[in-house]
Amino acid sequence: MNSQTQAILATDKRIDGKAISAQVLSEVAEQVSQLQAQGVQPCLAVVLVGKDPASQVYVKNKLLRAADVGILSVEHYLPEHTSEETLLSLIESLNEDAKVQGILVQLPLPKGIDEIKVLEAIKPIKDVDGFHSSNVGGLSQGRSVLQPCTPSGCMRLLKHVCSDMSGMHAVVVGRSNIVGKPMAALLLQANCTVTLVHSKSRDIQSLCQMADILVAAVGRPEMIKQDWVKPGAIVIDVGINRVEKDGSTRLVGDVDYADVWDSVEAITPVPGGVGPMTIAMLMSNTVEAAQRQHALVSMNRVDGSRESP
Ligand SMILES: Nc1nc(=O)c2c([nH]1)NC[C@@H]1CN(c3ccc(C(=O)N[C@@H](CCC(=O)O)C(=O)O)cc3)C=[N+]21
Repeated sequence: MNSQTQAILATDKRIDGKAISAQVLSEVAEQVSQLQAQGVQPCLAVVLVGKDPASQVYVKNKLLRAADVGILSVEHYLPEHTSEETLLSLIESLNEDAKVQGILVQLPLPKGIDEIKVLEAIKPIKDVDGFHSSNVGGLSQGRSVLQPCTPSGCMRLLKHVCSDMSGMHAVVVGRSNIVGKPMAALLLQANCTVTLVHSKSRDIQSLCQMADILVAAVGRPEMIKQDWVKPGAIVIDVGINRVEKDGSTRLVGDVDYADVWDSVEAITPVPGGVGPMTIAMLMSNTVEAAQRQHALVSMNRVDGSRESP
């Protein structure tokens, strides 16, 4: 941990996702320069189907961050009524394109397109979202694979306030494939005792009260209040909820930030917590994908030269 990080921690129990993501992005920029020096230009393909306004904002932010760190991006905007077949053939061509090392299909996809089928079509080594079953399986086995961006961003934030999570009780609220389940897998890998809480769980409040580390990823505005949180807990708020208040829209998490503030040891704000980390980890995954593909190509070259006369 460097002195800048320690300064962030010393001054505040607010875990500053913006500052920590900036640190990740500067590491990524360094790795990009190293790849460029080896003749590799990392490139991320972003596919957006339809005109969902929130998705458009997210995609724009991803492209901006990519440019910041020297990652090239190619955008593919497809109309709302694109057929599954058209989308699959675009993915096929991106799979075959050696200049593209990362493929991201923005979710959710319009109705009528089979999300799983689309995600499974992406080559696992280019799957910078970590959603392909081969990467999901690898994660649960503890193999070194591309990991989903939001959970790996949360782990990075946790490591800033807690270098050793071993034996801690982590409670994850929400069991989605993109956050809750992979988050539980990563916490387990970090030797936490993990409880995965969901809509059918009984007495969610008491389960939350047991948490040394509480991760909220349910999408219910300010659901978690002070009397849900054990004093001294570390709270990671993955929720991003737009709520109307006094005629304007505000962004709030799944945790009532002001209410729990006095009890917690550390907490991520919304905005400025997990959100910026998700994008930073996407850039980190793109570089990792590029490094892996470069290593594979170099290995094949070595093999090839052995076979040539
Ligand atoms: N294939 C795929 N991969 C994704 O990673 C993916 C996706 N689809 N679909 C949508 C969700 C959502 N997501 C966010 C990324 C950054 C912020 C972010 O930077 N949030 C800012 C606030 C931005 C705002 O004002 O809305 C913050 O929390 O500070 C939020 C949400 C990635 N997603």
